[in-house]
Amino acid sequence: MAIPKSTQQFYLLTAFASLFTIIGVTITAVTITHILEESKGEEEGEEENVGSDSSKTPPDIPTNTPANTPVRSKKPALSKPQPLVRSSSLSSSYERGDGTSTLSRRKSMIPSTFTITPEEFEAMLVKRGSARGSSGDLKAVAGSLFQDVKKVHEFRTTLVRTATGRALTWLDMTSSPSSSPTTSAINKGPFDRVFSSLKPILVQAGGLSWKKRPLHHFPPDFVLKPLPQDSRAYRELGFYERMSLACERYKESKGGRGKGGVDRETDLLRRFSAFAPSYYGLVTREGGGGGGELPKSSFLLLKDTTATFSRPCVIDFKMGRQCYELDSGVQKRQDEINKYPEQATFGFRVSGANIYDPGDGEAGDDGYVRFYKQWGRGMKDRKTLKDGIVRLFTQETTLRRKRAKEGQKVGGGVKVGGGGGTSKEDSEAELTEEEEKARQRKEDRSERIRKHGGGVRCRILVEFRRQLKILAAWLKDNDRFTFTASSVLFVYEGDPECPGFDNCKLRAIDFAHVVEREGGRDAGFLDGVYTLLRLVDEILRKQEELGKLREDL
Ligand SMILES: O=P(O)(O)O[C@@H]1[C@@H](OP(=O)(O)O)[C@H](OP(=O)(O)O)[C@H](O)[C@H](OP(=O)(O)O)[C@H]1OP(=O)(O)O
Ligand SMILES: Nc1ncnc2c1ncn2[C@@H]1O[C@H](COP(=O)(O)OP(=O)(O)O)[C@@H](O)[C@H]1O
Repeated sequence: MAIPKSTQQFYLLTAFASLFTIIGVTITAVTITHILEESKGEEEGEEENVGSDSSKTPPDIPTNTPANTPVRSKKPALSKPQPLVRSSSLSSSYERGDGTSTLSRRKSMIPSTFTITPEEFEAMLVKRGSARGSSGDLKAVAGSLFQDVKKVHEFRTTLVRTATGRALTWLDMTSSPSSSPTTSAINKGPFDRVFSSLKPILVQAGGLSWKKRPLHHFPPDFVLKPLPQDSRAYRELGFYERMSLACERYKESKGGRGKGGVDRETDLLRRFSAFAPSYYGLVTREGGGGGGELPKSSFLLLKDTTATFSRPCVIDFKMGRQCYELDSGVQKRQDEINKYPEQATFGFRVSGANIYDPGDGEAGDDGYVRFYKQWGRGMKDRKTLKDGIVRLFTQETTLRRKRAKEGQKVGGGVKVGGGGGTSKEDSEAELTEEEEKARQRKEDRSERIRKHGGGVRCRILVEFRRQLKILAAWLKDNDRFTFTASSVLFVYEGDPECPGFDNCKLRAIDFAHVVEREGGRDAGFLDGVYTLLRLVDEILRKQEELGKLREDL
């Protein structure tokens, strides 16, 4: 019997994979399914997802913006497995992964486009819509997926070596001597060293019970997002994989101008990927996946959206009029509705935020004021919601309190809130040289806040509005993908001393419930974006009336 051509190709690739593995078997502690090309904006000193990679970036995307997973199985899995369609898109652009990279070599060695089997996800996960089966089916689905995938395991191991090597190099470069990995950690193997030094990301705004399952910082500028062991993991992984594939296809078709161009789905995904954090693959710990399941400790490796900020202020808006899927059970629906019934009206809720505002009495030692999900759910009417958004884009408190403080201490300063201060001369007489320098720095800082948006951060709001409009345009065009409980993550610079004080970024995150349907327009998400746009407009108008908009702009 003749062996089909695709099978021949597959075996050939597998043979190559084995060869790579034999060459450098030093690390086998992890598997990674996909190291996507990394030669995107930020690596080149540009914006993540923006700039150098034209395959991924819509022309109008903003340019000036500048412990492990507890296993849970209660989520129903996707139903029966489908026959796999083997991808033939393994890239030949593998580069050596000996772990000796330096930052200067990063650019040249990073791009390793290895798409494992996006078609598997296409076939099995996404096209199945929101179909669900019993939890036993999860094993079956995962089993069929990973049995096949196991054949390219060696190839993946080689790629893992690249990723791990890079991570280690970065760790070594970024660790201070006191925080260097211990000898025992080193002996445990490189990936353990990486894992043992993982810390929760500094600023996590929202997220699925983030206390239970925090994202981790992965040096130097990545995050590892832990995946639950249920259909949400497959959905999110599948969606990221498909975006990657779409970008590759788009490139292969020479920006859509090649033979036949690209199909609509590819085009939509490729354009959407500009809003998502860059994705580099699935990282798992040793020992998982043997039985064909998604290994217990599995993480998505993503670009850290906050990485280029000094004091990132992060807001997580959970989008859509509903946070349950269409086929959810009665209880789940009710639970989700009860959390925030107003979401059906507004089309979004604030899922969480961390705002750098050290002058606020609520701020923690790190200067951040934390707004938890309960705070977001407390915004019951439009006015409260608008006030809430104003608060999230405000550093007024910093300014006011700072002035009040300085007014008290330094009689010549602006007095807010009164308080009998001593005269400036007296104060100065009491100040040591060091203290005087500190006072001067503080004054400069206040002045900078005043000049550059003390109070409501109007410039940031203007930019937020601009980026939302771009997202709205995509959502209007989208007739395939339905997002449930996805978020718009908005990050802006909170450090008034930072030269990039006006920088901000908008990203779409959390694709655990994305499904594809013909005509699957996502009105709920779009409605939420429109509500946000209207609120931002009103806030800016008000600022203009107060004469503050011009001052900031
Ligand atoms: O698993 P948990 O207990 O963290 O519950 C999740 C909720 O966290 P919370 O209870 O509010 O802390 C979580 O709530 P939030 O979105 O964080 O408000 C979600 O509802 C999540 O469901 P899904 O993945 O969006 O379908 C919820 O997951 P399921 O309960 O649906 O599995
Ligand atoms: N790529 C990223 N870079 C930086 N922070 C991120 C990134 N992705 C998520 N986060 C942070 O983690 C939080 C939760 O992310 P999310 O994907 O919604 O997780 P979950 O699926 O657990 O809800 C976000 O609110 C954000 O603060």
